Amino acid sequence: MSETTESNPATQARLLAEALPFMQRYEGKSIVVKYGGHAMGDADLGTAFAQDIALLKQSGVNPIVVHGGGPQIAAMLKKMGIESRFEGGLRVTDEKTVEIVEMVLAGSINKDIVRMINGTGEWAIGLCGKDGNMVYAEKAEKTVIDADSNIERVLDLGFVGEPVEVDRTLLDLLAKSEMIPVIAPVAPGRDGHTYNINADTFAGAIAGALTATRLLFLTDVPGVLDKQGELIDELTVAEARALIADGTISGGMIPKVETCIDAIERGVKGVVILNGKTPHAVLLEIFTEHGAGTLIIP
Ligand SMILES: Nc1ncnc2c1ncn2[C@@H]1O[C@H](COP(=O)(O)OP(=O)(O)O)[C@@H](O)[C@H]1O
Ligand SMILES: CC(=O)N[C@@H](CCC(=O)OP(=O)(O)O)C(=O)O
Repeated sequence: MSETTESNPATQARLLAEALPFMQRYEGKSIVVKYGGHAMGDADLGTAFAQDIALLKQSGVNPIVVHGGGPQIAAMLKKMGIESRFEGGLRVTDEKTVEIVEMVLAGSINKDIVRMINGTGEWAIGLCGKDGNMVYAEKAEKTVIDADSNIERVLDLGFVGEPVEVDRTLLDLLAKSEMIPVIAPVAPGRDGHTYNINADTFAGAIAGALTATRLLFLTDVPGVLDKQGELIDELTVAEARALIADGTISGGMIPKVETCIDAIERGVKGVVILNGKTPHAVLLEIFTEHGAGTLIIP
């Protein structure tokens, strides 16, 4: 918001009047916001994100933040001299790597987001899947088709997990309180190991367990783009599947859209992919008529 807007009571009143019906629509509803590592920009962008989450809470919405931190993990692994590689969009995670992943995700990034939200005057609490028995994971079982031989290959990704049990007890308690949960995508297995979970997958599992009204994915593109590079405002599950099949959706957007489809099939009312690099992207999406990214609906 510019200084002129902030200091102009008439503009403020108009903006509030426009936002009011949306505030009423989402009152008491859960909105899961996945804050990707690429969407975390400079301090101003972080402050704008924290203000948006705080405003959701103040409007009677139940916001739940699930964050990533892929680039930040990569930087720390590099500093420690640990090599890192991806297979099928997931970080191959050995014993040393999972230690760093937990330190970066559930440690520094998580607490930084908590600090930013607390800085608005609201109350945030930093968690991971381990807290309150929230999420249990199992070792991820992934296969890929080898492009040259066309033979299916099983990937051993080490301590990469899939969320298999989500217990909403703690989140239900927090929803009734002043606290905004900020969750890192790390979870224990029943086997006693700690697992690294892709943050999109983790957010989808949380949104599914809460049958959230909205699941927002903040990334570094405006949303799903068509073959001409134009933003697609709205997609049904069937249309999204067709775009994956014809190659319009590729790379990191494939697991993201697949998570969207999975979340919708588990009862999430609508999923939005939007650009987290736009200041106040969350408010623009939730509290304006046209939204800001691609809405995926059943
Ligand atoms: N049709 C598409 N529309 C938008 N982005 C796409 C599309 N196909 C592939 N992509 C790629 O997907 C990327 C987003 O996925 P990813 O990098 O995994 O996001 P994040 O790190 O935020 O989770 C975009 O930066 C873009 O390069
Ligand atoms: C298994 C796996 O790949 N885990 C991810 C977890 C973080 C993440 O997903 O962060 P972004 O949302 O910023 O990409 C990783 O290690 O990078």
